[in-house]
Amino acid sequence: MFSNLERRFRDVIADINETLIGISLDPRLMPNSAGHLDVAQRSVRSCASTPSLRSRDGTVPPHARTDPGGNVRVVVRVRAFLPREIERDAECLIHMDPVSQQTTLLVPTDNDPANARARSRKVMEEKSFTFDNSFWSHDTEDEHYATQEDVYDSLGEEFLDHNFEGYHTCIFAYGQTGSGKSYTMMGTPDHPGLIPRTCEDLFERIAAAQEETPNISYNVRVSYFEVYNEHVRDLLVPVVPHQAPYYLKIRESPTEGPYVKDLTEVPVRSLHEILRYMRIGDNNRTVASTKMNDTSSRSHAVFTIMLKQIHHDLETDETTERSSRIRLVDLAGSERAKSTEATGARLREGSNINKSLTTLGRVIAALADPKQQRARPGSSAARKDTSVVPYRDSILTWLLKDSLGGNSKTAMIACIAPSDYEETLSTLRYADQAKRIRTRAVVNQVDSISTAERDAQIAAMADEIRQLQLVVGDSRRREKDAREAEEKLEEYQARVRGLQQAMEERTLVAEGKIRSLQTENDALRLHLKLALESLRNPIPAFTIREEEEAEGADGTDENSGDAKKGDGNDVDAVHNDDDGDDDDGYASGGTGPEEPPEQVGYERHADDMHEYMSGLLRDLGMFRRKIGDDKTRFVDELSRRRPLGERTNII
Ligand SMILES: Nc1ncnc2c1ncn2[C@@H]1O[C@H](COP(=O)(O)OP(=O)(O)OP(=O)(O)O)[C@@H](O)[C@H]1O
Repeated sequence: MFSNLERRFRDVIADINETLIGISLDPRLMPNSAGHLDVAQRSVRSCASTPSLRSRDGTVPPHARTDPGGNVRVVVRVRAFLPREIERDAECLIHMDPVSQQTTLLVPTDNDPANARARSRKVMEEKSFTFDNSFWSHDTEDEHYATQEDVYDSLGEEFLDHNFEGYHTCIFAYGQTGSGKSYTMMGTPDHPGLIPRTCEDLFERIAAAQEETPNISYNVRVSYFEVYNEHVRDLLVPVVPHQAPYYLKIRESPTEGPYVKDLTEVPVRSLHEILRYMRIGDNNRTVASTKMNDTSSRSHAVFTIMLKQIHHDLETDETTERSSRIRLVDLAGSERAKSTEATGARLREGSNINKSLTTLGRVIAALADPKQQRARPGSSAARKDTSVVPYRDSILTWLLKDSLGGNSKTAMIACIAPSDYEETLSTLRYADQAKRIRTRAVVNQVDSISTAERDAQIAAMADEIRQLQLVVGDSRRREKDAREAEEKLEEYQARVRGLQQAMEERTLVAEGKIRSLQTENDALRLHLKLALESLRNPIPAFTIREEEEAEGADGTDENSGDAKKGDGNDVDAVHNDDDGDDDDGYASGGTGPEEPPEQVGYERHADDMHEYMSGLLRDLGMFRRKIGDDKTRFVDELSRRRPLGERTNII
């Protein structure tokens, strides 16, 4: 939620920026720049549809054609022989008529190995196709030779006119590998192609328009991406060596159609800047050497220029915004694995390239279908028919959906090699089918607004900014509070864990103590039991006397009877001892001559036992108290550690 707010916040700021640019161009609001405009200047209306400079000069080149309505414009260009073709003495199979713009594919007459496959498979025949333009770039010596400039003048310039009118445009180069697509689109430093020429013309027109009137401002942004192995890669993001490339996702907007999410769009203010970004992208593009082309493009590259024109009309106090998109696509070339002798990564690239080009072919075929043409946008027929156009079957066609069958003026440059019958025929058939596609380009213009409305918009936006700032501030505060509370909670939890651990340790110690006291108690009980046993059944103490008795003395039964009697009262005797009465003579320990020696021995023994037992009882009492105390303390402690509701009053 927080990031959404920030994004909205940034969008509003961007909107305000643009509005402020508009204000700065408003001569009434910026008197320094416009305060001294004369009436003639003030009456100049929008030059957003400024036609190309060349057209105004009246120097329209012979290749230029009138706008063929809503159809995709299709041109063909044949390149010169390459050194390897000259080496094998290849034959040129292309003939172009500069008047009718017809291209004819001738049947090969020689034994050129490049056409061996075609010869073995089918009957070859001459084929002719008519296109909007047929560019003869095979022989520089020929008077009809089409230079890079000629191609731009007859196609690029007109498409740039459409952009200034507010239409989206798309020009894509199609053809087999090594047929001249990159040369036509990008060119070389000495022979710049369609893309650098479009950029140059764009900034020339902007400069001319701004000289003409200060009421108009331009905003130009560019993006450059490639579709490689069915992945989209941003070419304006530097490639990090030894790191997996970062691929972008495709999303679809209800108004703009499919687009690349998070694609870098850089604002550019001059030709120098735009060419710098173009070079950065070119250097990042995936290119490899194959048998058919030393610098073969292994990806489809899409260079996009976004042009926004903001014009303020002094007479009507209205502001007009026109946005257009110029899409320039250099497709990877179709290739036969056998011809390129590709293996490994190159082979995989080749099969992906062929897959997307096959899908492009199916899309073109579906769009060229007359049923498709009859379906009007929004009608049930349209809904039914558009569902069969397989745009989504490849990333390339998905991204070009709008350019191929939507809101765009589109041109296809079919590039052909001069000596490859089969591949050239396939390209020419593609191109022929593409001619039948109709697009529905519309001017992308935002409704005019007056200064008062714009002021109201600014006030509303400022208000929204204030509210968003409050919300953002509030969210930040709440986030901080939540973080602090979380930290406190963690601290408490750590403390509780410590206390629990200490309690467990103490419990263990207390349990050990109880166990040892119980053992001691048991031992004492046993001791006491034994002592009592020995009192009840005393072991005869004097063996000599017994021997004497055995020799004949009588009355021993009496003594032993006394002893037995005493035995029955031993506990009482012990208790009587406790009262400290010494009169019974036992405690005195006296050894008067009147007492018989066995009596004296017995009394002494009883005294010792009495004393011993007293000691035991004292110890026992003391241990009992101690156990009682420990138990009370332990129970109290346990009770204290429990929550109040759970405490018990066990004593
Ligand atoms: N009209 C032309 N005039 C002179 N040379 C050309 C022309 N067209 C192409 N070439 C040369 O042909 C070779 C192959 O051209 P390019 O790289 O443009 O082919 P491609 O169709 O883009 O190939 P791939 O699909 O493999 O990328 C290059 O050396 C290029 O300079």
